[in-house]
Amino acid sequence: MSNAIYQIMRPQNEPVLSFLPGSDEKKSLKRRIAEMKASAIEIPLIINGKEIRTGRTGTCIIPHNKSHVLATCHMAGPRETEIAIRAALEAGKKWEATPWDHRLAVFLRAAELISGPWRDTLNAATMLGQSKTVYEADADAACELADFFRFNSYFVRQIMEEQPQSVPGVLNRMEYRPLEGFVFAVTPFNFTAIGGNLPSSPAMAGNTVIWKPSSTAIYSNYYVMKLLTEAGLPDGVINFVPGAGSEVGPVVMGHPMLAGIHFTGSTATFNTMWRTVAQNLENYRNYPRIVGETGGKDFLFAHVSADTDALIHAIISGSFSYQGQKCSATSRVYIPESIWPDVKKGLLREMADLKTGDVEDFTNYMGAVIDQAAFDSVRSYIDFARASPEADIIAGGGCSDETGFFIEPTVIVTTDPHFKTMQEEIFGPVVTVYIYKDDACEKALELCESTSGYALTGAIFARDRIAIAKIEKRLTYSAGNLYINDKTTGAFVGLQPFGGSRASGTNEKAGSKHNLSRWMSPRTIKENFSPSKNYRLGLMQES
Ligand SMILES: NC(=O)c1ccc[n+]([C@@H]2O[C@H](COP(=O)([O-])OP(=O)(O)OC[C@H]3O[C@@H](n4cnc5c(N)ncnc54)[C@H](O)[C@@H]3O)[C@@H](O)[C@H]2O)c1
Ligand SMILES: N[C@@H](CCC=O)C(=O)O
Repeated sequence: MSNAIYQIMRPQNEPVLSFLPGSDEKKSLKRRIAEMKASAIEIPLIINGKEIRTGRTGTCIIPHNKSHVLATCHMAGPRETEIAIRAALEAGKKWEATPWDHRLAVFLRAAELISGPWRDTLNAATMLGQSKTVYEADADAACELADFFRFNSYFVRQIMEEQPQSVPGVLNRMEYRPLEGFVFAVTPFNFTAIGGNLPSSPAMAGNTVIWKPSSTAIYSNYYVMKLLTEAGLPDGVINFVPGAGSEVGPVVMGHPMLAGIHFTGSTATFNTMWRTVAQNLENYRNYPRIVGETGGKDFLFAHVSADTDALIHAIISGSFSYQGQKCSATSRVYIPESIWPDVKKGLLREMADLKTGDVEDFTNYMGAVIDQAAFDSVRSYIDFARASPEADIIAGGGCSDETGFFIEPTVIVTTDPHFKTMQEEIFGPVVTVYIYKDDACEKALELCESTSGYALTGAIFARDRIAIAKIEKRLTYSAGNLYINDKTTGAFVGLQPFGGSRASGTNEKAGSKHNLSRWMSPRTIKENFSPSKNYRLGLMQES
């Protein structure tokens, strides 16, 4: 067996395909969508590589065509969760002993399968099950997921290389052990790539995982699980355990061998989980590592020197792509009075062309929101604004859940900088604008900095360099990802490491070394080649 020091080259980001009319990729994807729609599937739990059917089932539907059932999915209860934990702990023994290059090879192969034969399946599943347009689906389920697998492999290799200094007569080494126990990966509905990343990054570091996907993303997430199996992931390394958080969560978080939580989702859910861990603290063998990326109330701050055309584009794409269901979605906008008339005119002009509907029509810019609960929640914010004397809905506002959960892209203008829709995460295609007096930029910055408890993404639009520098400084703690003259969404793995602080999470930056290092428990080993035989050596001599 060779003991060479293996390299993994820094990867390139997977390019998004164009899906132009008549292109091969468009024809092939359309065929796969038709096939997948034609036959509903049954989704089991996958524990230790075995399919388990509990008989307690839910359904996966198409959000933009809600009567269409894509799948029946089996749901785990406490019993299956316990079985999954045992399987993860047992599989951990072999996985930990597997050389890191072989572990990473599984995920590097998975990335190749995504770029190739699995691309259509993951894209079709994401379009149908999560109502993503083709561009959003390919950027997520194909490109970002492949990027996570490739970049994380590269980062694990980089970490392995970080070794302490040795001195003459002493060899110092750092061994990167996985955590002692298992990791709980809890994933959100809105990104297939996040579904794949949260269980796989701890697994790359040698951990075994219980993966609880979101109930509204089980369809695409199941295919990610199947992909990993095809890529050669050994049984029990990642255990696919769909189920209600209230059924699965307490069993997992009550287990003494819980070693870490890798979470992405709402702030409220994360807080509940953190509290549960705190209550169980005395029971754990180790302090569980808790990594959570949560909600956002992402801002766009325009200076009077902003390029208004770029600003209009950024508001539309930041607020409405994927129906505003991105943690990074632009949700509150601060605009100086003198440029607002131009911005308003441009917004209304461009939004007149935005089409919402079935994502199988590639000319639609938006699909439906994820489910009835999301629809009801977003509509309640629009109704609140409609009834308020402090707000004016200048575009959109229409909602229909007749065939699917459709909400028009909506722009609210408010006179109250603390208006409810300026403060709370809505997670739908709704953006609120507050117009400030040109000579009150300082005051507006203070509002931007302090209005929301979140600090995930933000954008500054300005051409005046002095102003850019000043605003960037003033908003130091307002966003973990800050954009200058760009939209608040669409971070690339390896290029703009992603995550926020305050109520937006623990900011370990998904798809970065910082995140990977959380799934490792380093052991420092010092070996002395000529151990001392005289303990008195260190004593001072009496004069
Ligand atoms: N910061 C980021 O990187 C990022 C990325 C994507 C989404 N998000 C956030 O995620 C949210 C949207 O996703 P969502 O609606 O799926 O979030 P959610 O909080 O409703 O659900 C997230 C996951 O937690 C599970 N869950 C719920 N209660 C649980 C419990 N008690 N124990 C264990 N698991 C439990 C859910 O079943 C789901 O799998 C938004 O707030 C968004 O901002 C953040
Ligand atoms: N990383 C994504 C957002 C993920 C949250 O939903 C972006 O940068 O838009």
